[in-house]
Amino acid sequence: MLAEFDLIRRYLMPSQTPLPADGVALGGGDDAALLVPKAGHQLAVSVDTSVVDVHFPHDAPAFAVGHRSLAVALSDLAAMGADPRWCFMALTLDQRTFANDHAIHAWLEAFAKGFHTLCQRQATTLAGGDVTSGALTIGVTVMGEAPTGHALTRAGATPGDMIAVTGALGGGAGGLALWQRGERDLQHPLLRRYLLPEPRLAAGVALRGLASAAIDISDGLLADLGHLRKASGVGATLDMTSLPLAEALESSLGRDAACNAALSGGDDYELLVTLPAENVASAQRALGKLGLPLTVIGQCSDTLGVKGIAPNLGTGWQHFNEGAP
Ligand SMILES: Nc1ncnc2c1ncn2[C@@H]1O[C@H](COP(=O)(O)OP(=O)(O)O)[C@@H](O)[C@H]1O
Ligand SMILES: Cc1ncc(C[n+]2csc(CCOP(=O)(O)OP(=O)(O)O)c2C)c(N)n1
Ligand SMILES: [Mg+2]
Repeated sequence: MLAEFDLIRRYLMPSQTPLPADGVALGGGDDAALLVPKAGHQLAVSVDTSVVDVHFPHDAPAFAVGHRSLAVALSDLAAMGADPRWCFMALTLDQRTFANDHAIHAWLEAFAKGFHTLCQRQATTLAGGDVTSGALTIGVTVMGEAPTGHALTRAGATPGDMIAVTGALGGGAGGLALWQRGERDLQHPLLRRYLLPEPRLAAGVALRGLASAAIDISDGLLADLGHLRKASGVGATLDMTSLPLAEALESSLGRDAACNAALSGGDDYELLVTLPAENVASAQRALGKLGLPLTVIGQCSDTLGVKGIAPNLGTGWQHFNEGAP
């Protein structure tokens, strides 16, 4: 068994020295962190929880669990067009599920590596957290900044705006399906999409001033488009033939399952944005510089609802439905 404070010192917060450059006036080790937001900016704050066997499989590699739990939280900052600054991790861990102390240390080391590596890549400082015992759960609070009045929201779309997505869709659900069939090669493009999603932070910032509304795709394209439509008060017409499908998705699952995964599977963590038609080319150029495609998949309308898709298609992931605990 590893004691709470040893675990924190050893794996989670190895350095408790405040770094003024990171905007941390007082970091981990006290009752709360003291943070220094940039003048002229608004804070974007969001929390997401990742639960074993709900969000990731119990036998997922620890590195992926660390990476993923931060990535899905950061994805909400990407959707706001916010620059990430700080995060907080609430880790609940059941040490009795490990064979021995060596297994606990090995798991924590790889978990922390996955988390810290993404922190570093996305200039995010782990400024505090909490450790408790219980079923493996990682709650991650993220805090970012956007210049006052310039954050993207779900509410800015107007009829006539084009609807576009970054990257490719269906890889999250496709990867989960493959994992459930026993695929374990982490180099497989679909497994990577499910277990090691990349939050589209640079894209979100690049789309500030170009996109009229944005949301990240966690529950599924149709479900998240539904949230955006509702917040903006618009309808949508989709062109199913233009959906960018994830690499290897159609060949692994077949056409129908691939389209279902792209429309309703969730776990893609791409950005779904609306933008005036005249901004599409600039947005594609800006994202092209990041190596990320932006594909137009439809248009907003003033007739509420969605046209262009079969009405019987599932609407995406919902907790407390059958299948979920
Ligand atoms: N327990 C809660 N208490 C207060 N607000 C909540 C709670 N759960 C969710 N929300 C709010 O409901 C909205 C939708 O949540 P969610 O579907 O988790 O968003 P996302 O997909 O962006 O993570 C968010 O604005 C979130 O802050
Ligand atoms: C083991 C496992 N089973 C099922 C799923 C599918 N799944 C679980 S939660 C979820 C939706 C996203 O999670 P949620 O907690 O709703 O995130 P949020 O929308 O708040 O970002 C999906 C697609 C999964 N990721 N892993
Ligand atoms: Mg959430």
